[in-house]
Amino acid sequence: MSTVIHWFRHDLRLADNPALTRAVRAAQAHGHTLLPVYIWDPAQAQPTRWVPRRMGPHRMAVLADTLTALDSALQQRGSRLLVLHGAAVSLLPRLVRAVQAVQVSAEAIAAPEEQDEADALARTARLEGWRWTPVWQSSLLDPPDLPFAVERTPDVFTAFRQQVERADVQPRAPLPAAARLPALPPHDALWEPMAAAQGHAARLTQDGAHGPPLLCHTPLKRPVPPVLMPEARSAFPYHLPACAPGEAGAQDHLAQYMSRKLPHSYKHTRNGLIGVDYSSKLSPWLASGALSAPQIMAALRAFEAEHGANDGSYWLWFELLWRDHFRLMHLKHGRALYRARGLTQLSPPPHDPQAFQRWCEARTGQPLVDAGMRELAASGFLSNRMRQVVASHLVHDLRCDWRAGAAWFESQLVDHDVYSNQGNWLYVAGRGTDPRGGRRFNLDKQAQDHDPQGHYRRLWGTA
Ligand SMILES: Cc1cc2nc3c(=O)[nH]c(=O)nc-3n(C[C@H](O)[C@H](O)[C@H](O)COP(=O)(O)OP(=O)(O)OC[C@H]3O[C@@H](n4cnc5c(N)ncnc54)[C@H](O)[C@@H]3O)c2cc1C
Repeated sequence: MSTVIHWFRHDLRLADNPALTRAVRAAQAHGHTLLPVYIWDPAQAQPTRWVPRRMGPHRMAVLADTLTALDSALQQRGSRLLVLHGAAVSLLPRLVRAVQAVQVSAEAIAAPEEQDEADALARTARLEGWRWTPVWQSSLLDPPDLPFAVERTPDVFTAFRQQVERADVQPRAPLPAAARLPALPPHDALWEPMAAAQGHAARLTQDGAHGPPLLCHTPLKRPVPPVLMPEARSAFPYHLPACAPGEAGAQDHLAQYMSRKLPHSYKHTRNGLIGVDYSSKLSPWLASGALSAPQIMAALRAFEAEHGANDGSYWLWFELLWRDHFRLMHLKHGRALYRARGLTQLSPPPHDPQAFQRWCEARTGQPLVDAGMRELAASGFLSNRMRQVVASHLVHDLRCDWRAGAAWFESQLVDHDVYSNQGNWLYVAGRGTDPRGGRRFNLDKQAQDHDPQGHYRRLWGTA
């Protein structure tokens, strides 16, 4: 008997997961076992050129909880999640050999590091004779359905949106989760070779609760207080059941957002700064992949059919198109988006390490900016408006490298998404595709427009 492996990346869900569905069908068609795997790369906990730790404590906590939720969902369908620690490019081929896998499926990710991993795995697969099947699945719209080839995607968002809307492109219908998953490979086939190969025997523990063979993992440990005191002021309190990470939490949140008819007021509240309801707060689940964009649109269309469409419900679609546009820009421009100059011919950005440090530590002396940076550090979340304000201040007022800001957001944001983060930073810095060439926000005007009574600054103790 052979095995099909599904490598979970940023697609930590069972429903509407085309790559997983493909793996399940392949296993079922040939009577193979199915091994669901997540690989935690310890490099995520290491310093980079810009930040002391690539994945900060809030992201770690949400990831750990999401993996635990995924494992529970797999158990309900007769499977488990194997969590391994190491580099995917070396671990996956070892795993393939250990369980004699014939195929590895995974989500395709069009960012340089993830693409490098995929390319290395594709080469190994060719050499060793197994199938590597990446599937593009993180966008709302499927690229083949667009009225242009991906490499001809309009660089300007408005042109992109207009062409999509003129052609009436709609998302595919979400796929259901399989009721039952193929069995895991025999325990013996996996246990000994992996423990030996990885040198992490202690991390693979047997759990007999649901009958053998069961495999699991030490899921990532949540960082402990005092780093992570629950933050009551948070606009995304992921420590509360209402914002529980994982697929079930995502569905609950989406259902309550629709049943409270919040899409109708979205356009008027989306620039708010305080509270859970000013915007949809769907991004953390989208980022982990606990929720897919087609699932959101299916819920939104059902909502509109029942309660009527208005400019608020339209605007949610509009924002999800922004998310798609940044994905398509990655498919079109690739690594050029990661150059210091981005897509422009501008000279490299200036950088002031001390100013960057003060910005990270909420010590710029600007009450609005410092309030935002405190919120980010305390909660791992920040409204879109405040992201724009603090990003503009870093790049245009403090004259720091936009890549440093993007790296800080990457380490902090519980909804970090490589495409949206990179795309928005390039946009603010004027090094992407924005025809206006950069967005500089006037802090006094922003405070007047969005925090006229100073509630937000007082909430975070800077006024
Ligand atoms: C400098 C900067 C960095 C950012 N980094 C990220 C990031 O790492 N991950 C991330 O998901 N978003 C990022 N954004 C975009 C945006 O701020 C968040 O998507 C939004 O605040 C998430 O909250 P929400 O789900 O309540 O959004 P809502 O306002 O309810 O919007 C609904 C959904 O539309 C999408 N969306 C909304 N605005 C944008 C946008 N400007 N760009 C792309 N997609 C958008 C998101 O998927 C969001 O969940 C960034 C914005 C800026 C200015």
